[in-house]
Amino acid sequence: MVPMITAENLTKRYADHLVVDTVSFTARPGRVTGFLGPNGAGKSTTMRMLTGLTRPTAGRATVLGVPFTSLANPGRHVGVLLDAAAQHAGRTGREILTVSAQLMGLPSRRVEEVLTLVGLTPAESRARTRTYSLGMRQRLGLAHALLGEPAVLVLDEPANGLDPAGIRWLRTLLRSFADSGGTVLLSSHLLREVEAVADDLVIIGGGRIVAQGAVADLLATPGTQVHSTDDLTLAAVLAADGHDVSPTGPGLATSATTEEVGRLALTAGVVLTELRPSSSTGLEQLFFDATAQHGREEIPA
Ligand SMILES: Nc1ncnc2c1ncn2[C@@H]1O[C@H](COP(=O)(O)OP(=O)(O)OP(=O)(O)O)[C@@H](O)[C@H]1O
Repeated sequence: MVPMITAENLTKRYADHLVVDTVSFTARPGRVTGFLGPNGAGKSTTMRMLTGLTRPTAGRATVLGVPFTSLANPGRHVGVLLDAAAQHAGRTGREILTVSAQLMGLPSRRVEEVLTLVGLTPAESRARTRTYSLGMRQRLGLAHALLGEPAVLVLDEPANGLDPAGIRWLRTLLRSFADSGGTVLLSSHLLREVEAVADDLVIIGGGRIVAQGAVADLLATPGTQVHSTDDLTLAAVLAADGHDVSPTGPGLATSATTEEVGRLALTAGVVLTELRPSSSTGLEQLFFDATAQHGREEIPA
């Protein structure tokens, strides 16, 4: 599949501070790509470079095959939410959307559609955005990103400030957007949310990519958890067949697959009482392992 977003050796330096360092990745249609990293890792700067707001010191970024700034009527192709607080405080939500709809050549009914989609009430849409809560600003920012019915969404911390119902709604929205062929690049600190919705991950620390790939591959832990009526014999036959084996309280953890364990147990005449693939590491553990060198010192309680 043709990648919809590409970063090729993207690099940004401010004075002597290398903020983004040769970052390369792709985000593909039909998939949600989670973009993770500790505070200050360079996520927002990367997203700003992808959307033409910050000029890279080196490297290249494309959206739909071209630099963002070369897109005619970009809002019809790419929905961007970078800073929900950066909305005109003196305008109402409806005014902001109406102006953008006119600039994009969209019918005014599209404003109503996105307001309904993001759950902003008619009264809220007629209030000036300076009176909005963070969650309402975020919903307006999402409405703005979705306005032009884009094929690509670039969203920096879109769940920030949303209430639990809003977070669940956003997850469903992003999933169905990707399932209908859209491309989503999503940064977030909510690891559970990312784990629930992302298909691919890009993790950065200190401006560099520290892990990337499909969530299923990154979180898969090969191996098997097994318990039998004779774990000593089973451990011996597993080890003799070249597999790693370690005791785990009751039972054994081994690098062998469930099928390999089953076959060896059968040959050895050992009765299995439990046999299952090892559980996944979980995104939180992967995140901390990948970014260990780049995290902040733990703050003493
Ligand atoms: N315009 C700028 N001038 C100088 N330094 C900058 C500028 N913009 C960002 N930085 C620095 O670049 C680094 C990365 O910032 P960035 O906002 O991209 O990180 P982030 O991963 O989005 O962080 P967070 O999770 O806190 O939002 C930070 O150290 C920040 O201070």
